[in-house]
Amino acid sequence: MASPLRVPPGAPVLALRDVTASYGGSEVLALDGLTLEIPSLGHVALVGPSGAGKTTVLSLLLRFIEPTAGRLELDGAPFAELSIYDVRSRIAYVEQDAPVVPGTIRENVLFRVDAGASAAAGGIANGAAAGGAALSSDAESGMRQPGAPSFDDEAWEALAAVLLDDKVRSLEGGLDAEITETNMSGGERQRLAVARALVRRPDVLLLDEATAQLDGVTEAAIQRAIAGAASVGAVVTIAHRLSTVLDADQIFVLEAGRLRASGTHDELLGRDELYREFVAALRIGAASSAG
Ligand SMILES: Nc1ncnc2c1ncn2[C@@H]1O[C@H](COP(=O)(O)OP(=O)(O)OP(=O)(O)O)[C@@H](O)[C@H]1O
Repeated sequence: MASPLRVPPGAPVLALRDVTASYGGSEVLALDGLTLEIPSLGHVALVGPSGAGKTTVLSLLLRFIEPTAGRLELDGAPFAELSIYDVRSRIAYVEQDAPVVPGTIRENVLFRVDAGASAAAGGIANGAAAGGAALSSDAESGMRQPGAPSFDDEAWEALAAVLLDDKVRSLEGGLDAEITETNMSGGERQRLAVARALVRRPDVLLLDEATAQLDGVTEAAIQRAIAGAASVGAVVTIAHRLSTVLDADQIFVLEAGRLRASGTHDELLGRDELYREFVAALRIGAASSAG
């Protein structure tokens, strides 16, 4: 198995180079010659109208689908030279409808999707990605260095990062509490999914932000988690919230499968009409949900 090349700081951890993609042999291109680089540190937000290709970018990065032309790279190495495991072991993915796995809090935080099983299930396209039934346990398979924190310590740390530790302590059994229909709200389930991603300490965190209205604590917790992960690695969000867009170090505006514009919020406000319209719509959404 090829191991990813190590590259100098500042080089992109992931890159799409002139990538074209379509689904099921369709002539309609989901991506049409897209080139973009994900820096190894910081927060990149993907924005653009419905159908612009944002989800397709994540599907390609996770190798749920393969490009029809062009190439993807991890640390400068073409995906074609890497195994699916090489790529996915570096990435954690939080999908939009945060799934929970039947079982305990501990299982939900420490278990992760088996990469091969997820690929076989078809990934994002059929909703089987991070919530798929085939799970493996870091706690069962991992080897710990002497003196390293225990798996439970890591679970508590990740729960604290998403402001769920007090909630879990309040449940009978704590980490051993079974998740039921009634003891976790939608926002708490979303935070649990983020905790599951954080506990892996991924080099790259991909997060498809929920479009549904989130409670204030959940929004703040996810914002904090993104900032924390972006300070030690790469974070790529499909941003649906103004706060997420404003926090991004770099924003890529996609339109019809192409890169329309990129830059910081201020730069794009100054030079891209579609971006201005997008931000205006988010502001209206934020104002109406606050009122
Ligand atoms: N599973 C699929 N089968 C067929 N076509 C698809 C599939 N998924 C996406 N597409 C098409 O690919 C193009 C890009 O879709 P994609 O989901 O990447 O856009 P998006 O920017 O994420 O949109 P949204 O904001 O609505 O999620 C669209 O034309 C879409 O119809």
